[in-house]
Amino acid sequence: MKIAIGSDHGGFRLKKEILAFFQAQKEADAKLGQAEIIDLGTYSEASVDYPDFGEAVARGVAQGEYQYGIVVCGTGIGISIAANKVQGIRCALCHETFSARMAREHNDANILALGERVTGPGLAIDIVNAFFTTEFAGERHARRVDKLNKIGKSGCSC
Ligand SMILES: O=C(CO)[C@H](O)[C@H](O)COP(=O)(O)O
Repeated sequence: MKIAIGSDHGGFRLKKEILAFFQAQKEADAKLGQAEIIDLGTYSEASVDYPDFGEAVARGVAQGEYQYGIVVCGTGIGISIAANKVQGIRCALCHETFSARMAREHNDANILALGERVTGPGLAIDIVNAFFTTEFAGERHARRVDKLNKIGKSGCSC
């Protein structure tokens, strides 16, 4: 499983924590350690613009280069808005683990958004863990996700 991760300066430190979490999983030979994490930046705390990183992660996921993405900014709001503008992206901004599980189980979310200035690193890692260890439940949810995917594709779906 390939996971792209991107942040602006407001999410840079939390992105580093998440990268360290996946590295620790690898060293522990845990299941999540099998994930390949691709860091699309930003690579310093210098001020940058979150739409650039949200779009880069989202386009890679939408094109199938990566199966999932993680995006982080100060609040998680701007970068999730950017990601959700790309067709085929279902980016979920999560502040607790229940939403992270539901984002996968019910919404088949393919990108997780986090806010470094909102969510502390311990909880953020629990959220990442919940998101990436939950499978999509399908069935009635598949019908709804299909409808989500049709929105904006070729004019109005109503
Ligand atoms: O959260 C964000 C977008 O939703 C950004 O990280 C935030 O707006 C950056 O602010 P500043 O340039 O003042 O550090």
